[in-house]
Amino acid sequence: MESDQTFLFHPAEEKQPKTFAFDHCFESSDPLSSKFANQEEVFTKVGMSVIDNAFQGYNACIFAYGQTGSGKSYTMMGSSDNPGIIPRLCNAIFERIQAETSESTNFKVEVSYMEIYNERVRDLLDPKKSAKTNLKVREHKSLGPVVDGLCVLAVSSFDQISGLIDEGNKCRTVAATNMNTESSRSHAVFTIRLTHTLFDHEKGFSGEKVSKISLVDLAGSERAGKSGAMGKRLEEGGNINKSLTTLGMVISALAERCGKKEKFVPYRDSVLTWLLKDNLGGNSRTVMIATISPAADNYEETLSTLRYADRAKKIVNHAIINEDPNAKVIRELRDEVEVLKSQISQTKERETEYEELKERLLESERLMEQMNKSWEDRLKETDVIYEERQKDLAQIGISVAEAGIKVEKDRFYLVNLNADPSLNELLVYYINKKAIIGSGNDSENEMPSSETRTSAPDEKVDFVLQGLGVHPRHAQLEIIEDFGLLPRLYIIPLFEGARICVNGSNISEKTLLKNGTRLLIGHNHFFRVNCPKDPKDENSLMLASTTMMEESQFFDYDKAWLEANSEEQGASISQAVDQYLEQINIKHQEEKQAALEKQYEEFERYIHGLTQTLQTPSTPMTPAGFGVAMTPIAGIAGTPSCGLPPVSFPTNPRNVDKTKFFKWAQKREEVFKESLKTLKTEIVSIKFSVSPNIAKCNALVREANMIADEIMSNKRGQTHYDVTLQIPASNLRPSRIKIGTSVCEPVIVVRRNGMQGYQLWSVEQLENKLIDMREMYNDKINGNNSNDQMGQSTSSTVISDSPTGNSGSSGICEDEDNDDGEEEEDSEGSLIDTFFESQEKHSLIGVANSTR
Ligand SMILES: Nc1ncnc2c1ncn2[C@@H]1O[C@H](COP(=O)(O)OP(=O)(O)OP(=O)(O)O)[C@@H](O)[C@H]1O
Repeated sequence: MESDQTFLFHPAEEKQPKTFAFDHCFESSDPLSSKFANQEEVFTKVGMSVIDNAFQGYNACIFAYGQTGSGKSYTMMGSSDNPGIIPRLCNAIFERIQAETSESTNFKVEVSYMEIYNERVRDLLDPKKSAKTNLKVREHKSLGPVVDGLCVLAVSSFDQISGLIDEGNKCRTVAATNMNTESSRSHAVFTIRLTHTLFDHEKGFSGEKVSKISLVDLAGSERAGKSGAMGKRLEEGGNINKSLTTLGMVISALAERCGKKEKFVPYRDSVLTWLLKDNLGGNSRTVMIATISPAADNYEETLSTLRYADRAKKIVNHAIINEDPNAKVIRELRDEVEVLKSQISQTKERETEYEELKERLLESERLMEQMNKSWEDRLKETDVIYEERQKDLAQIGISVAEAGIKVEKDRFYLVNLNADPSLNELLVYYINKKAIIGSGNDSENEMPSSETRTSAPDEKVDFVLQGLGVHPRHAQLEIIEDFGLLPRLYIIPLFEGARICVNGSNISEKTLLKNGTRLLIGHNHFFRVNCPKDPKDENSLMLASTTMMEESQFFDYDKAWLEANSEEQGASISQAVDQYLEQINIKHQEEKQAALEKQYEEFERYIHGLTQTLQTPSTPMTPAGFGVAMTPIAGIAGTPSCGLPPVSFPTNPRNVDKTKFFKWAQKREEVFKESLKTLKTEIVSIKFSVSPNIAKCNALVREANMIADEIMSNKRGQTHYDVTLQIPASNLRPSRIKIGTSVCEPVIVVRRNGMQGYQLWSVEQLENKLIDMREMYNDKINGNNSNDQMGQSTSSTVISDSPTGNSGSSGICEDEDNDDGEEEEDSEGSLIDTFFESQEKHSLIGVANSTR
């Protein structure tokens, strides 16, 4: 990298590097390099010009684009030691306000902070409200695109903003963990509205300049089109990354337009582009930061990011100074309110239209009220919201003090582990003597068993965790002080079967938690335990504690996740293999029986024939030797051992040597069993080489089953998911089983109550379905009416091949009870089943299992 050029070398081929020129190029991967650019340098070169523009009254935007893990959040938000553009920019704004405020000049700052995930907007400054209802984006006549009900808070100092950002990030972490959503798939939009008022005391008038600064940390760019399945999902109307895909299209359209007005720009195709309409090709000075990774295996992603940025460079914006917009907006809002009121009175009969107008009226009234409020009242409102949120966080057990290095290390606490480094170790849960962990959502079915109950059922839940697999009263943490010993922290399960993993192992009894222990509660809440050092015995503990801490630091979220999900992996694989082999065995037994019966029928016919011959002397005798070789019964494909040998029927039927025949069959039987055993050992042994894949598969299946159970419990359309292994049928012939030749891969077997047959899904297919399942589950726990989506099941056809390689037997999935599915309509009006694939869309893979 040079000051304004980036050279991309191919990792393997020796050819000319690709060169890209930009306004600035920063190298920040090697702190020892002379070219190393730190956070401050990036901010000075990028952020300061944005601030200058904002103070002149121009809108501005900085958005970070790049693949997951390339440093977008680090650049935009940074860490507490190394703050990124957002906190630095906020700080610089207040420094400048302080320097420029005078009798004739004053400034007001308002902020909002939202997250866009799966095309839904969540308000990070008032998350309680937005969790219940999806905030709608609406085109307002005078304000442009607005998010209905989004909190826009007045702030008067950097500390206040910093507190809001901190709380917002905590809320983002809580929501992402509760809902098991990946923050790398969401876009975070932080907006600052700076109003600059100038007073002319002599002439007695004032003027305003307003600037909106949007700071955007986009979702990881590679996700949009990486897998085919994802592409398919997008076609199906899925919108996990619709905003990012649309952003690409908007940038391309704007780059092509280059001054020509005709080109259609699809701003309104996604929430993100709609909200950033002004910043993209409109009234704004916009900076794109493309983050890239120097790793050789990221070459393709890096090239694509650089090309994307190169295209974005061509966009021409038209920034203008926004003078006196507030008075105009208030006037227009007032007019709008009047018009809406009169429209409402005329449309009372048409319910939907009426509801929509009412919503618009409420929002316009709210905006007008807000704009008319005094600045002091607005600031008080911010304090109230801030305190309320702190109370909310404290109520669910999260320390409101800052996380990270500032925590009180001499106390017992849990700290969250998150896949996203910017959300990692953000939530601190202090333990005072005793703490109950649970969802707190009491339900009749959730009474603990008497053996596991150690806390009174009405005792308050201290650490409230929501989401899959968390019981109302899940576990209890207790600090026990034995005389003369260090206080020790224990975890005690409060509900039989409640999932608690300590350092990756499921526990069902009281267990000691040491410093650095990894703890998993339910499906998705990962923590690391902190225990204080013994002040009396500093020296002896120093070593142990350091080792433990080193070990625990080594365990980031990914490792903790793998550790927890590997625990059941062996069992799960063995179980899948056992099930699978048992089915082969049953099939084999059935086929063997059928073959035996057929052979005996032949034999009986032969005897009968002989008897007839003896009774009718005129019939010619069988040729001498009586050694009639019957045509052997063809070996039944797939269960080769049941292919019976040709049996020479004896001349004297009374001397039939049954034993010989059975001895032979028995021997084949043993060979078959031995081969299956070998196969199983072999399959189970490969788990070590594919463990992350299998662990992921197990975790996905567990999550899918948990969601299906919770949403569809007691329904006939209940769907069940299993992991099995895909094994080519031909490999199952005993003669072909050789050590090291099996190729196994995990496959998902999907069965639905009341239907025959099953579906086989690839892991990607399940991942895509899970996005919708999570959405449905989250709607349910947030009290949104997902029942509206329940529809009629379509019947679907499933062709299930037998594991033995027989000509595929087909089973029709007959939906016996049409109202059990969880379905919604896709954009074309056909039904999509959240838990099952409809007939047209399911894809069957491989041959791995037989009907149950
Ligand atoms: N310039 C940098 N200097 C030091 N560390 C960095 C830098 N950029 C990124 N990192 C580190 O790399 C890791 C990944 O960065 P970050 O979370 O910012 O990526 P991201 O692009 O935002 O990923 P995602 O799309 O998942 O949100 C973090 O641990 C972060 O601290």
